[in-house]
Amino acid sequence: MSAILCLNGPNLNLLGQREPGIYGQITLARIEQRLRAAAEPMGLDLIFAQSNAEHVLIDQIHRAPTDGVVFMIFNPAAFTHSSIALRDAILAVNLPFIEVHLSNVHAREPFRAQSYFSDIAMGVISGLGADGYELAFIAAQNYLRSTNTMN
Ligand SMILES: O=C(O)[C@@H]1C=C(O)[C@@H](O)[C@H](O)C1
Repeated sequence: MSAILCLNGPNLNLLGQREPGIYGQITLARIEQRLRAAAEPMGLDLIFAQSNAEHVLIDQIHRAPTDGVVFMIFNPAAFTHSSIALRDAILAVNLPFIEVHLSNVHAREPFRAQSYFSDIAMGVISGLGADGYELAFIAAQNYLRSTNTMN
């Protein structure tokens, strides 16, 4: 069964309590629940992961081909603005992905507008909160259908 990987970077484990005025009050566990509910009727497996460690995220991306992952929804969090290593991991496994940010990174500190991922992403969703994950999931489904990648 084809899988979609939803991968989340540092501090997103604190969603719901972390700066709710910026990141909202929804927890990462609730976002996962909503994506699993969307994936189930599609016959898609969902791998949902979060780590505060760059190498753990890299290893998860390296495993994508072995795990049957055909698309990634990726919130690199603060690594968005710093991690060439994560960029290279995605390029190494040639994994299509959508970059997601809960906040509007272009309406915040200037450094948050810099992304090491946007130019290699299928698209970027930023500022729509948790809805951004579900919108990315819809786009992923359409991409997989259009490329006949869904088993
Ligand atoms: O909005 C988000 O999801 C991103 C999440 C973070 O943790 C920040 O470091 C990014 O700058 C923005």
